[in-house]
Amino acid sequence: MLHLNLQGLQDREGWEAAGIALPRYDAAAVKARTRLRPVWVHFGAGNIFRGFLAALQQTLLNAGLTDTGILAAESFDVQIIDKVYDPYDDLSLLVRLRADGSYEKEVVASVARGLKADCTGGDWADLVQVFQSPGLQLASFTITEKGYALTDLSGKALPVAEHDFAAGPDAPRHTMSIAAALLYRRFQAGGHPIAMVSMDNCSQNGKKLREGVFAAAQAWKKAGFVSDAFLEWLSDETNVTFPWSMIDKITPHPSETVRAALEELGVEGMNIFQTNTGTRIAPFVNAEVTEYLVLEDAFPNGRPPLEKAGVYFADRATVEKAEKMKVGTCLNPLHTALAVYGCLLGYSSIAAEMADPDLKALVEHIAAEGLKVVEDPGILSPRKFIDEVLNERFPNPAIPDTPQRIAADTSQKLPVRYGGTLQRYARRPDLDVSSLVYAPLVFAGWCRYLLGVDDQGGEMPVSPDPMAPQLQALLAGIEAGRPETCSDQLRPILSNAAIFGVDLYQAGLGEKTEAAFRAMLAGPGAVRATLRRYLSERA
Ligand SMILES: NC(=O)c1ccc[n+]([C@@H]2O[C@H](COP(=O)([O-])OP(=O)(O)OC[C@H]3O[C@@H](n4cnc5c(N)ncnc54)[C@H](O)[C@@H]3O)[C@@H](O)[C@H]2O)c1
Ligand SMILES: O=P(O)(O)OC[C@@H](O)[C@@H](O)[C@H](O)[C@H](O)CO
Repeated sequence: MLHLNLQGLQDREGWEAAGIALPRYDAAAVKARTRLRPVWVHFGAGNIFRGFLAALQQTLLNAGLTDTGILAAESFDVQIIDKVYDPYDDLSLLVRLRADGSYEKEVVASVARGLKADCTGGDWADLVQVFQSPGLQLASFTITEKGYALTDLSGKALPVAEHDFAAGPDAPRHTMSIAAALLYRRFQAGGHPIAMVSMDNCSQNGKKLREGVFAAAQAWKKAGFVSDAFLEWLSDETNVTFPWSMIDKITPHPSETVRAALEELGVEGMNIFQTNTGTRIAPFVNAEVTEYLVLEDAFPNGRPPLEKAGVYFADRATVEKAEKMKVGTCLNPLHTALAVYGCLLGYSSIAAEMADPDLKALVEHIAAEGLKVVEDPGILSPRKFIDEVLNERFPNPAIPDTPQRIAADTSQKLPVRYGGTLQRYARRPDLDVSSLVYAPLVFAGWCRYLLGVDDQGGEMPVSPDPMAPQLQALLAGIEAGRPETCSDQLRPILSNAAIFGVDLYQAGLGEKTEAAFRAMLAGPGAVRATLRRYLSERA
C-alpha cells in the first residue's frame, strides 16, 4: 500500500511503480524552513489552491528556484485542515486529467502546513507570527466570490461584519477582518511590506480585497481600536499592495472515478469528505491540464519567480483585460449558462452537456454576444481562448465537472460574469443592450432553476447560494407548469443591479427575461422547448 504522508514517501520505488511522480526536494526540510522563514501564505485551503498554486510552487521547488513552501490558512471551513491536511502531513495528490482519459499524477509537498485562521484557536498565534515575519512576501486568497461580501444583496451589513467592526482587531471572524487584523499585527511589528493577492473569480479582485480590508480597518479606526498611522501605512503602496489577477484552471470537486483509480493503484486513504459548510475535498485533487495565471506585478517585498512556472506578470490594465476576457466573456458566463440549464435538463456532466446540440449552440451564442465588447489583453487572444474552451476544455470527457458545482453561489457570480458585458453594451453608441437575446435567456433560466423543479417537473436540488432563501422567498407563489402563477414576482430580482450589474428593466431586458421565464413554466419540457425556440429564431 502507498501512504500519503512523509513517512510513506520513503517508498520511492512503490510510488514510481504506480506512475506517481514525487517531489524532487526534501519535503521535510522545506516544511521546517518555511516555518522559520515564511514567504507565502494562502487563505482558502480548498481545491484550486492545492490543484494549481501549490503545484506552481512545487515546480519552483523542483527546479531549485525557491527553497520554501506555502502556508495554507483556512478562515472559514476549518474542518478542511482536520480532514485533508493534518492526517496527510499536508501532502496532496494532484491528478491532471488529459483529454485521452489518461491521468498525470504527482504528489505535491509544497504546502508546509495547514493553519486554522481562527482567532480563538491554537494556530492563531503562529499565524500572527507569520504576518510579523519580515520576509513574508505575499498573502493570496481563493475564498470564493462570497468570501469578500460584507453586505447582503440589499446592501445591509452582514451580522458577522457588524460583529467584527464592533469587536476590533483582536476578535475577527470574517476573512476580510482577519486579513485586516493580521496586517495590523504586521504594521505593529515594523510594517514590512507585503502583497495581498486575491485570486478569486471576482471583477477587479484586488480592488475587492482592498475594499474589504479597508472597511474593517476604517471601522476600527472610527471605534478607536487602531491609529491613523495604521491607515496611512495601509494606504501606502510601498507598504501594502493589492495586485489584481486572473486565474484559470478547471478544478472540479474530487471525483469518485479518480478516487477508485487511485485506490486501484494501491494509494491508501483517498476518501472524499463533505465538510459541515459543504466543501467537497479529498487528499487528492483532480484538475484539467490547461492553466492560466496572470498577476499584476506589484509585490513591494519581492516575490517568488513564478514566471519560471508559466505565470504571466503584467500591468494592471492588462490583467483587467485578461480577467474580463476569461471571467466576463470567454469562460465563466458560459459555465454559468451550462450550470443552470444543465441542472434543469438533468445533466451531471459539463462534457455531456457540450454534446447536446442545443446547449452547445447556447454557449456559442453567449460567447458571440460577449466577444463583441471584449478587449484583447494582448498576452492571450480572446478568439483562441474561446476556441480552446469550447472545443477542447469543456468537452473533455475526462473532466468530472458538474453543472451542480458551478451553479453554487450564482447570485454572487452573475454581476461579474454578465454585468460587465451588459454595461459595456450600454456604453457603446453603436450597440443596443436591449438587443441581447442569450444573456436574458440565462437570467430567465436561473430564475426558473431557483424554483427547484427540473424540466420534467421533478424536484431538483438547488446548489448552495447565500442569497437563495431571499430569492426563493421573492419567487413564492410561482409554480412550474402554471404560468398564470407568475405576475410581478420577478421584478425585485431583475431590477437589482447588485445581481446583474444593471437594472434589467432600465436596460430593456427585464420584460424579455420575464417572457422567457414564463414560457419555461408551461409544463414538462418547456425549458427545452423555450431554449430551442430562441435558438431557432436566431439560427
Ligand atoms: N475550482 C476552479 O475551477 C477555480 C478556478 C479558478 C478560480 N477559482 C476560484 O477559487 C474559488 C475557490 O475554488 P475552489 O475550487 O478552491 O473551491 P473549494 O470549494 O474547493 O474551496 C473553497 C474555499 O473557499 C473557502 N470559503 C468558502 N466560503 C467562504 C467564505 N464565505 N469566506 C471565506 N472563505 C470561504 C472555503 O473554506 C475553501 O477554502 C472559486 O470560488 C473561484 O473564485 C476556482
Ligand atoms: O469557482 P467558482 O465557484 O467561482 O465558479 C465555478 C466555475 O465556473 C469555475 O470554478 C471555473 O471552473 C474556473 O473559473 C475555471 O478557471
